[in-house]
Amino acid sequence: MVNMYVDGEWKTDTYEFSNDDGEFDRSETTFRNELGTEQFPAESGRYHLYISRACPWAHGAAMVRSLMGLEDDISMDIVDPYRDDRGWQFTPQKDDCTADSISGHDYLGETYVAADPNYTGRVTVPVLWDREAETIVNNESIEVMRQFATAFEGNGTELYPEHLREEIDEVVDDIYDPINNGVYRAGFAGTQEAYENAVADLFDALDAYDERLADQRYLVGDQLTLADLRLFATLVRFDNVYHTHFKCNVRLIREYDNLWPYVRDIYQTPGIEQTMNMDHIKEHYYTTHTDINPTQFIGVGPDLDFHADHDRARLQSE
Ligand SMILES: N[C@@H](CCC(=O)N[C@@H](CS)C(=O)NCC(=O)O)C(=O)O
Repeated sequence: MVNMYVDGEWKTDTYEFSNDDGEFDRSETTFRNELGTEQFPAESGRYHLYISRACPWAHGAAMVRSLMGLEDDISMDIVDPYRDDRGWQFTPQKDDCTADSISGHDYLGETYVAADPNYTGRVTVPVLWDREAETIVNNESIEVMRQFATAFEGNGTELYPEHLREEIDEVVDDIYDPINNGVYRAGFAGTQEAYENAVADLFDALDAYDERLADQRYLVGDQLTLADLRLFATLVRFDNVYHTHFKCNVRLIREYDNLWPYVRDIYQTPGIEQTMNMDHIKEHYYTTHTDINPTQFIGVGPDLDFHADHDRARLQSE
């Protein structure tokens, strides 16, 4: 069962995660407006981002905000990593969690029905809120990432440069199904076959990307881009969570010759580490998905050294 709104009413008994073939189905997000338009001009101080530090999709938006130095332009709140059957919640008493500084809500769901009283859909992060229009601009992570990267100038960091856009989009698309969503397809599969198919796709793609990163520092061009942030968000959670909790256990990322130094390289990029909270990541997955981890015990290991030397600058020509 999943929890979601139907016509503005919160339901806790809606439908299963998987379709008739036992495959995990991720529903489409519904708020798909664009920043930098007449309706939603890119004004400093106008927009607000809601994230969970646990969520890889929201992490992408938080990383773009941080790398571009947009903290003063776009404010941000952080939900409790544990999601109960009322959905994402604000618990400012908990470490690295905040209150809802916009509306003082207890649950993020209230923000969705404030934007649309008849809202039907899940309450997901990230959410980009417009203070002026009092509505949700967008809740689809890749769009929020692209819009931050293009609508705001920030400190000048270019994460989605025009000449690389096509290739970045291709890689983002290519990694979505087998890797970013692939770990969820494995973890929430409803049949053994669907699980095994997801794991096969996942490790085929990881092997291919490990090879691609053998002689280039980043995925596209010679610079860090949105494509790297998408891949990183999944890889950095992998050994601590997906390997065990989602049974993606053919290999660990730290066993890959190139993916593991690549993760450390991005982790050590100025602006990234402050977006990380491994305690939130572990607490969220192991305690929230009680259908796949009924004891809610949080896996202890492994203790990864994200600060170890990565020796990847040699792969960059600039
Ligand atoms: N397609 C969305 C997916 C976001 C998403 O599913 N976020 C998860 C957390 S990792 C969530 O909020 N799930 C709550 C739910 O589905 O009830 C995006 O990329 O922004």
